[in-house]
Formats: sequence, C-alpha cells, structure tokens
Amino acid sequence: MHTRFIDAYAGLPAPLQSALEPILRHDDFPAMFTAAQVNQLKSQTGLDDAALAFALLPLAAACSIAPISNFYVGAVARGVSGNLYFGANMEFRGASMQQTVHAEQSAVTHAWMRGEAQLASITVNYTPCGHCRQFMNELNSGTELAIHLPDRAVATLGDYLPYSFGPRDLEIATLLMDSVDHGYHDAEGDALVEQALSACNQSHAPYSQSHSGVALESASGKIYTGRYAENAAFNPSLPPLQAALVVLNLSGESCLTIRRAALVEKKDPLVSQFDATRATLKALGCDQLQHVQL
Ligand SMILES: O=c1ccn([C@H]2C[C@H](O)[C@@H](CO)O2)c(=O)[nH]1
Ligand SMILES: [Zn+2]
Repeated sequence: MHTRFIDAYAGLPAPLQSALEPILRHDDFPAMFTAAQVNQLKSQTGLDDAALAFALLPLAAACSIAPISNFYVGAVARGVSGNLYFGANMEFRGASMQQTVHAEQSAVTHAWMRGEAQLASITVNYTPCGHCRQFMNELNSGTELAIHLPDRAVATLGDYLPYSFGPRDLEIATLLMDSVDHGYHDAEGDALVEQALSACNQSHAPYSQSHSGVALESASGKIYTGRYAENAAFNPSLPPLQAALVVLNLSGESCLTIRRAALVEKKDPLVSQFDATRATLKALGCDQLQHVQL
C-alpha cells in the first residue's frame, strides 16, 4: 500500500478495510475506482453511494499536499459512468498562492483527465469555498451537480451558488468536460511534446481561445498530462500544469521528482501559461521546460 494511505486506512471501519485491501494493496492504486469496483465495495460493505463516498474521504484527504496550511481537504467525485475519482488540495512551497489547487478542482480535473464525460456528484470533507463553487459552475453538469457535505442534507451546486455568473452569461456553449478536439497538429518534438499537444487539443479555453496543454515526465519515466480549464470568471481558471500535477500526485508520484516538462500553446496567445508554468516548476525543482508554440 502507498505509505500515504496507511494511517487513513487504519481508521476506516473494518468491513471497508477488508473490501479495499485487494485494491489498495499495491503501490499503483490510481486514486479512483471503476464502476465495477464501486458496486463490489457497496455489496461487500452494505454502504450506499453517498455513504461510501463519505467513508472514502479520509483516503482522498491523505493525497493532500499542504505544506502552507496543514489543512487536508479531500473530495470524491462520482461520474455518470459510476466511477469514483479522488481529489485533494495541493499547495506549492515557494510558488505564489494563485498556484494552489483546491480539492474540488482536483477531483473534477482528475475525472476529466481520465475521460469521464460528466459528473453526477461531489462529496467533500469541508464546505466548498466560493472559488470552488465558481470553478464547478463551468461544468457540463450545470447547477444540477449534487454536493454532499458532512452534517448537511444533499444539495445542488445551484443551491450553493444562487444568482450565479457562468458560461451562459458570456454566450459560451461548450462547457467543461464536454468532449472537444481543437485540431492543432505539427508540434515538433518527442513523445512528451506529442502528449502535451494532445492535452492542448482537449483543453477548455472558450473565452480566450488560448488552448494549452502540459506534459510532465516523472522520475519513474511515466508521462502525465494536463489540460487548461478556463473559467467564465477568468481568475478561477486552472492552468494546464496544475491539471498535470493533479494526475501525477493522485497517481502516487511526487511533484518534487519531475524530470522535464513540455508546454504546448498557441503562438502569441491572448493568455500565456509560460511564465507561471516555468515559475511553479522551478519552485518544484524542475528547470527543464520545453515551450512549443503552435
Ligand atoms: O473549498 C476549499 C477551501 C480550501 N481548500 C484548500 C486550499 C488550501 O490548500 C487550504 C486552505 O485554504 O485548503 C480546498 O481545497 N477547498
Ligand atoms: Zn475551494
């Protein structure tokens, strides 16, 4: 079992521990459960969907990296496929506060990066901040996304974000998690650049059209990609580096062991990721950033 889960696992109810043991046993647990695994966990423990997601929160929170706040937030997103995806907040020592990833953003991005088409619900161990409510208002699940919090009745995003401002106010029809292909090609480079290009093609940037994608090569040699997720209110947008760091972290690797990175974006974009990507990577000890402009 990955060391980060040991304490949280020990605190789970015994029936859930034994149901999870075969899945968590190996180091390479991807911080998600397929719909088939979810059904098996439910039948082995007698928990329903909502209770299972709550019970898993300590494991999700164990993926948090919070050297600034020491405040460990965990989230579990449920896709319409029935899959469950963990999310956890990430703080970066030596970078700016704006580079922080919230647990809700992490879970949403995790589901999107693993190919989920839409979310049905999200369960969080603390109430989502205003920034996260706005971030989630970009999703193709709209205001119907169910939000489950400890000690509160289930409510929708619409309940948590009345009089909301969102994509429709800017006459945007493509929503976050909708499947897209922007059709960029001809990025010169190796497999890392190719994967960053593929992420760029699937990024969500309907406001600036400044599509971008990042690929990271970890110490293990694996490649993790991240797509840019723009937001109608601009500031809550999640940069492509953060999306890649979410997947790398949830896959069990350390953000401090990135060997090299590639950023693919348009030439002379309205919005560029380059400076922020370079600065945050530098704070993580990586100065090997290849910048490819389309
Ligand atoms: O909705 C929220 C509010 C805060 N945090 C994180 C961000 C930061 O890492 C820490 C303190 O704000 O908690 C979340 O993940 N979600
Ligand atoms: Zn938040």
